[in-house]
Amino acid sequence: MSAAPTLPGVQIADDAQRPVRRALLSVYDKTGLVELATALHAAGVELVSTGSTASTVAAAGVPVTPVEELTGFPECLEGRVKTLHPRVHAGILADTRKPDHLAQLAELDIATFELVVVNLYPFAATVASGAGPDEVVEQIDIGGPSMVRAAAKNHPSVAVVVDPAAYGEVVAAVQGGGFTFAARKGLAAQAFAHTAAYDVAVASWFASVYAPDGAGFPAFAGSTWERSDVLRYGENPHQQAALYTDGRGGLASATQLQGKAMSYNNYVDADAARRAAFDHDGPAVAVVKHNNPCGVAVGDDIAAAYRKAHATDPVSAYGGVVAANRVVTAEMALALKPVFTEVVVAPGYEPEALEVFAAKKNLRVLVLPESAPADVELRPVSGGLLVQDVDRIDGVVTDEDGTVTGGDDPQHWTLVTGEPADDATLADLSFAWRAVRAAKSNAILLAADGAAVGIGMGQVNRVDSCRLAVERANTLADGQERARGAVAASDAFFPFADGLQILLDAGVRAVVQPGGSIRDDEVVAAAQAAGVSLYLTGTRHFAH
Ligand SMILES: NC(=O)c1ncn([C@@H]2O[C@H](COP(=O)(O)O)[C@@H](O)[C@H]2O)c1NC=O
Repeated sequence: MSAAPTLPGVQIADDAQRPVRRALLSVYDKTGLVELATALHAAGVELVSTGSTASTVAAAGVPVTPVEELTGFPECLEGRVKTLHPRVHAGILADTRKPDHLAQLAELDIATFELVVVNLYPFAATVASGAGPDEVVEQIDIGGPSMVRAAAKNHPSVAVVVDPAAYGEVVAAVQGGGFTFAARKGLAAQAFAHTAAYDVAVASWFASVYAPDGAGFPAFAGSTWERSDVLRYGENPHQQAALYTDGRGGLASATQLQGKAMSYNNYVDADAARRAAFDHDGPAVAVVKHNNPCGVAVGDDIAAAYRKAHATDPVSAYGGVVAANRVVTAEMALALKPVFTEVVVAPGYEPEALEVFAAKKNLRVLVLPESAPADVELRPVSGGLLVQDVDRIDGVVTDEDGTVTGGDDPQHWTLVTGEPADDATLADLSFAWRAVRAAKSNAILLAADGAAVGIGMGQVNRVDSCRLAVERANTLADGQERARGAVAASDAFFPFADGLQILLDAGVRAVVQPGGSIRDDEVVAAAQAAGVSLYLTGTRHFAH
């Protein structure tokens, strides 16, 4: 191994090592600190440290120079100024390839650092704890990011470490003659990602919580993403793809227990299935193909829900993605076993269910982490991003006076024609209303006994969605006319009576829809003529 060159313009070989003689340690999170300091000292590294980092190291019997001794200046302003001093920063920032930098250091009697280990004040955790603004602001680290950025910039001469999980590798590198240039570049990349994410969290909090401008959406919104997987390919085999996570849980952070690697399309469908299943309070299962439900049902238990969801459209369920909103039982696993299924996602699995799935080696089995539901959803458009509140299924519509005029709960619906539905019919209407929004608009969903029996989705007019829902209900069930006696939900109003008429002609007995068309009178008249109960919700659930 060659030593790092010291002449300007000289390329550094990726495997060039730089021995560590002096290290600066300044960490909020003291995890692994004593072990690290002990090992560095044993390897002959001189240690310099800030306040409580130094006292923790010294208390373990490891020699350490307090940073005040280096700067000749006391830590002050309750720790707001500790390391913000030229004796610290010149020691980090000197490019040791440059003779004039080295000459200046000698003149100023400043020694270099070859290793900087810093982790920052816990800003995000302080926000999450519900602390008040003064406490949150106090937890904005100033000196730490300055050192991290300085060391990362000067990676040709310095290694920077921001993650206690890396201490083992640090010790190994130091004992082995120092970090290679390739390792220092990698550490610098991690360090800049770390400070960037930190600043995004600070800037987002300021824009959305601390100094909002009254527009309802913050002037700045930031998220940072870490690659968690490189996928075999994207939506099609000629597209490359990867998975990134934002650290907030959800499907992207699910744990895969078995099966082939998740594909891009598996993730898209699994997320649609997850949302569809979790829209219901009772045990519910959704089967998704190509981002649309081909089965959705509730049941007394999760196995019953699965059997009913599969029966919605057993043809389309082949190769589907299944989501359950309860722990998957052995009974559900046995019901699913004969069906070719790509993915199962659920909050958990009985051990016996996993034993059943173990025989299906290719089946991907994912456990969803517990995570807070998102408030907003993002959709990229060319050159920008659309941001909206998440469409919740427990909405209430009010007029200007605050009077409730509609919503997702049947108690807020308006019966505009027909007999009030009995409890069982109302439960089916409520189920259909919750289920229909999982299908891409224009969506019509026919339901009976807590299960979808025919779904028409993704059509560019509502009439075709009605036709499709009826056709699927009647052709996929061994000749039974499942549309007859079913209830129907429409994700948005019927603009004309024609679509509704198709449902009425097929024998649907109750319908729920938002209402609000200028031709509502014609729509209501059609339901009235058929003697069908028609409920209006006043709210709509498009999914584009
Ligand atoms: N102000 C400074 O000069 C300064 N220098 C380092 N820190 C931070 O102080 C913490 C370590 O302090 P201590 O060793 O006293 O526990 C680290 O999280 C480090 O990022 C500073 N604190 C905040 O800005």
